[in-house]
Amino acid sequence: LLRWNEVRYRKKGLPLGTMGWPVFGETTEFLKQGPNFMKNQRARYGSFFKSHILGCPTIVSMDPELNRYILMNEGKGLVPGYPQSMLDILGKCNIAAVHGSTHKYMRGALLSLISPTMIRDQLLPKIDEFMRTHITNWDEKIINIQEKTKEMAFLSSLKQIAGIESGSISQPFMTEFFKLVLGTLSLPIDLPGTNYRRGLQARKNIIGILSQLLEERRASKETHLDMLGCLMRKEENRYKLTDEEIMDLIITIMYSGYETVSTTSMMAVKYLHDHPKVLEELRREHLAIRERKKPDEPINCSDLKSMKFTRAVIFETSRLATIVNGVLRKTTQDMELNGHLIPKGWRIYVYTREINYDSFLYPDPLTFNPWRWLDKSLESQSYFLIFGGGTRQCPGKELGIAEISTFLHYFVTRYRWEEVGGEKLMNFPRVEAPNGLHIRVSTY
Ligand code: HEM
Repeated sequence: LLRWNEVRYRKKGLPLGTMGWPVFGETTEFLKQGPNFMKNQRARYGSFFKSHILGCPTIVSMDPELNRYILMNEGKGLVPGYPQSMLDILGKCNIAAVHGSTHKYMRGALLSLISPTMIRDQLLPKIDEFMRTHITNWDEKIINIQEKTKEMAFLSSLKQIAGIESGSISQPFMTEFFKLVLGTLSLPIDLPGTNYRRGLQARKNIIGILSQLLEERRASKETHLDMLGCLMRKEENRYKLTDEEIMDLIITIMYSGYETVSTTSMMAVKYLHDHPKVLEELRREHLAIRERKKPDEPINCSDLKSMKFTRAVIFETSRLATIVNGVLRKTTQDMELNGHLIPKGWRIYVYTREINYDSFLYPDPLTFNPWRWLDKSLESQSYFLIFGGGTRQCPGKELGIAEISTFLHYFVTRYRWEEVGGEKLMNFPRVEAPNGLHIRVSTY
């Protein structure tokens, strides 16, 4: 019985590896040992091995060349393979659930909302206004920076999407959104009291809020300069999405930019605290921008462009903390990959974590050294997968960087801070501070 998984998934041509226990596979080892589990398996079986994790037979690929190949070849049957709970809760038109021409269309609609022109004319002014107010009155207080960056990521995107300021509907919306996020990361067991059930309910409530917003806007006939406004102006927008598609796209935008932006911001605060020389250099960059401006003048695109060191801090934070461990794909047909036969329906974990600590690409890889990114070629080298690659490369990269940079701008020019200390920080499977990350803030 204990060998059940080995027998069930035995097939000629599969890569080496172990399939673990019946039902659970190697999920416990994977979650408990984290990156070490992956490294041990790689030492035994090479950079392309089989396993059974999170309920699915899975191929783990840690080979940089192969990872690129997988990401570039969705058309050959290597489509996104995110868990069922995520697909159920994010909706059937969400970007990870659609392939081929539908994906192209939905992605096009999204790109039209976050193009460089949109960032310059509509989004950056909203982000700037939001950040200014979000981080006021923090001085002489102890704040939980994890909580604050989470609220920031959500509320800032809500403002860009629907012009909604903090207050009134944003609070209940945020509560529902946090339940939705938890649900997407749970086992799809639809029983009362489970995170999955709560997530599904949260989705229903969010769809309720969004439908009402659509209805109100149609009734009022007012023009709104925000993402929802663009999607609703069908005469001008070449992407004519149905209401269902609009709502799933909105949920996609909120969801994709939430944990990535909030965690990167939190970890940047942590690393800057631990590396005073880096903070000094970063502050210099931002104070120079402030000097060129009137006190209340917002950040514009040319300021953003001039934030070279800030960009480097953001990349170095994403690399060292490994905010994204990898991406998931699944096979839509039996296929040959790297000389092996992979059956239809298997999951492929494109595990990119280890490349972040490759001492050839990043000398002295465990050191927080943003200066390494000032050489632009590092950002464009082909194994740079912090924002994914191929047809699904992150469309929100520049928007995310704009949000984090604006946050850092106001944070380092207004405040100094020290950690309260002694708090646990987990780095796997997600980067998080289970009890929060508290800092004592004072005026700079
Ligand atoms: C520091 C911030 C961010 C990081 C590190 C990041 C990372 C990633 C990665 C690794 C992927 C690839 C997923 C895959 O291949 O399956 C991705 C895709 C995506 N990201 Fe981001 N992201 C960030 C910010 C954002 C923001 C702000 C948005 C908001 C618009 C966004 C929207 C998306 C979307 C919609 C996709 C799916 C694209 C597709 O399937 O075609 N991301 N992101």
